[in-house]
Amino acid sequence: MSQPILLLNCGSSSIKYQLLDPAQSGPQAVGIVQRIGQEMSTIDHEVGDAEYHEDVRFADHTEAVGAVVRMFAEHGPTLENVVAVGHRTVHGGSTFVESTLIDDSVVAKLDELSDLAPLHNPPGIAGIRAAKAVLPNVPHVAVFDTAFFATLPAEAYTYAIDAEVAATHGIRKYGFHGTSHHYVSKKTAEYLGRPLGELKTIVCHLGNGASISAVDGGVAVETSMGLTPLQGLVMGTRSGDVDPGLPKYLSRSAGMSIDDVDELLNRRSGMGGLCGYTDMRDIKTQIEAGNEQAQLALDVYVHRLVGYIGSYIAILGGVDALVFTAGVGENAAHVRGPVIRRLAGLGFELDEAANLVRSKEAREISTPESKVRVLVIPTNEELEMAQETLAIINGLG
Ligand SMILES: Nc1ncnc2c1ncn2[C@@H]1O[C@H](COP(=O)(O)OP(=O)(O)O)[C@@H](O)[C@H]1O
Ligand SMILES: CC(=O)OP(=O)(O)O
Ligand SMILES: [Mg+2]
Repeated sequence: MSQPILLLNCGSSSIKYQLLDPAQSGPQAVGIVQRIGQEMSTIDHEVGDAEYHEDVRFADHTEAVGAVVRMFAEHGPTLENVVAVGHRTVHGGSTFVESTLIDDSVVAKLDELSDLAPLHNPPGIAGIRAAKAVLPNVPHVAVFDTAFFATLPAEAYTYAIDAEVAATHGIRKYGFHGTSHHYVSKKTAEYLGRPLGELKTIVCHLGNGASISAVDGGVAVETSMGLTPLQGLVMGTRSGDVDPGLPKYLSRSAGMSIDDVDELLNRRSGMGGLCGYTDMRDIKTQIEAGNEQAQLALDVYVHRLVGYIGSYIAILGGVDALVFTAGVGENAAHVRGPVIRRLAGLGFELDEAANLVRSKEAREISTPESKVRVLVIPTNEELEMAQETLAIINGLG
């Protein structure tokens, strides 16, 4: 009998979801709610070849989960047989280093961690509460973005600040998107037909949020996101790395409060701050129309990414595969292209035609002569979450 698991991936403004049985190939349903909290939201629900779309406003994640449940009721499949619900949970802090059965005390601890992931933990908690209300009699499991990075070596996760302050307040690099980095690094080994244990891989997870990881023999050794998901690469609305002196300078010169600075760096920076567009599709259109600010924004994005890749090659002592994943990484040839071309001095060679191919399959975009294999591997956080969820419920006895 089928044992479907419902997976909820609550992002800052979206919910991705799947109904799947890890023992069967392919999900029974997939869907996405987008633009939650904005003037108009959308929901897309797919069951086999049938696709259902609605434009409805969802004020918050609680309403959005309600709509997901309604889509299942109206278009199927039934949620009656669901054996568990897996929730993507962004910040586990030092409290949660592996997937965990959710009870009230877990929700309370996640709430305490909300300051560290203000765009992510509150929607995640709203998703958990709404899903528990609808499916109260099955186990709910939290799968953490931070878990894969619990293995970072101390020299990578330690910030060079007063050690006592750091210890008292749990200040260290945690890393995020770990479910994706973990899944994609395993898929890379499968794709190359080589043992994971002997591969050095750099994974670029480029979505609305973006992060890069260095994975040595399947173990994460470095990543670009830090104490919060603000550090590192240039993102849709987030700045990534800036001079740590910036908050004080803005406070003195612009009279900004600490909350103003936080809002600036998390929501009004990145590609949106640089050129007014956060979506790489729009940025491409703007560049083609001659928008110089959009071109500069892309140049900054690429420059930062190239710098991280070079750094991670040094940290790993070489690299076998560079892998692109998530919305931008899987789809934006105009981002991958300039990145790989700039790495020519390190022996990377782009197959220009392969880079332009659009596909949902794992593929190679480097030439046979390239010293490093460059791959595009679609992520599947929900499948990885389902396996984690299954492991926890099997352990419940
Ligand atoms: N066809 C495409 N071409 C270029 N960029 C794309 C395309 N499709 C999606 N994207 C990019 O992917 C981003 C979303 O990626 P995704 O991994 O879904 O992010 P998140 O999970 O953070 O919401 C969008 O902001 C958009 O910039
Ligand atoms: C952690 C994070 O940045 O997630 P997302 O890319 O979904 O915003
Ligand atoms: Mg994502």
